[in-house]
Amino acid sequence: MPLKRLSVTAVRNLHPVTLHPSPRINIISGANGSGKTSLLEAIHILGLARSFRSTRLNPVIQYEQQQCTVFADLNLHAGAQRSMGITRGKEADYQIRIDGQSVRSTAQLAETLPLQLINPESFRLLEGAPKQRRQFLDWGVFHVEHQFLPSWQRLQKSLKQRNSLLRRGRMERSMLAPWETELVQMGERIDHYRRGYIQQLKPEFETVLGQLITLDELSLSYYRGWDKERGLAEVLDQQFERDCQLGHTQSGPQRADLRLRVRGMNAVDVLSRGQQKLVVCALKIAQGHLLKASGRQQDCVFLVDDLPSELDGQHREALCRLLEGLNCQVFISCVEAEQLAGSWKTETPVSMFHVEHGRIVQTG
Ligand SMILES: Nc1ncnc2c1ncn2[C@@H]1O[C@H](COP(=O)(O)OP(=O)(O)OP(=O)(O)O)[C@@H](O)[C@H]1O
Repeated sequence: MPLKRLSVTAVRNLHPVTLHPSPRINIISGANGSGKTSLLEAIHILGLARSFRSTRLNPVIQYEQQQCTVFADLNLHAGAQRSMGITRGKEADYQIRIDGQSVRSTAQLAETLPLQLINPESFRLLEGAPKQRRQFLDWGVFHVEHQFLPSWQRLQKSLKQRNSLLRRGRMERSMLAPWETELVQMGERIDHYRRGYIQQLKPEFETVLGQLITLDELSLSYYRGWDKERGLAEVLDQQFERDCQLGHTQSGPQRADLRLRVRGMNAVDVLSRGQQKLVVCALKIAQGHLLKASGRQQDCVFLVDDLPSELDGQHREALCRLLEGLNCQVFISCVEAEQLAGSWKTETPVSMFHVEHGRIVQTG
């Protein structure tokens, strides 16, 4: 679902701008510190109400300004259109509008504009904590399975209640029962959704990765967060005493993970940084393909910050071919436009933008 028109006001150093991006490939070039990443950040804020650079949004709001705004018109499949916008103030206040209506939930932004970010920090997907890989996995499940979000919210609530009772110390086991029933029901359901998604993701990932790099020994597997031989109710029962001592629930879908291994070893301990980057790109591109195949009205928009870094010419070309093959809208930043200019088929619509001291100009 491409952005047809994008307006950005008071985001970092960017001058107020309205762009008409290509529905396919958009190259954003400019010197260091010119504002390329800020443009990608603005799109990220539109889709998720948060930045990918800082946990707080205040640093994103332009100095001397009280709020920033990002607004876009979107083209859906079959000629339908949508509009969405977010204004975020310094007091952490925000207003979100979708199709002219005020909206309270940021999940609706995410649903309207599915985004995939590939940037130098994406490495953390392999080397970071399981939470990041769970978020990656749940991004996919959220976008293809409508019931995922309410189930996940119910799971979080029951988990929070169980943990807070566990922290209280001595109690009747029966006090936990209602929350455990809910936790087990939602936990098994979420595991079911995640497993179904992984079954689709695995072959897609292998196909995409094969087009980027040969890593025969790489395997992707899913750990659901508790023993695969036993039901969650049984595991909670058996771990009750220990959970009481720790004051939290040790096992469950909140412990799920994706495991990437090479010859049985952690991929992050074996692969080079460039190889890790390609693996992460393959995972994200595979998710883009699955979203497309799911028949949802929205396709994914890809934000690729600093694509050329750490990739040699051959792998850069291969990655560009895959991004092009997605048939999605892609925004790619790079210092020199020439680094990516020749990477596209002549029939692919490519728009070039150049950023200089926060001013964005379309150059082709
Ligand atoms: N709140 C703010 N208000 C105004 N300017 C800001 C604000 N926050 C950061 N800046 C400036 O905005 C610019 C943001 O640059 P950005 O990170 O988008 O650059 P870039 O083109 O991606 O650079 P690089 O190639 O080095 O990654 C920097 O010059 C930074 O100093």
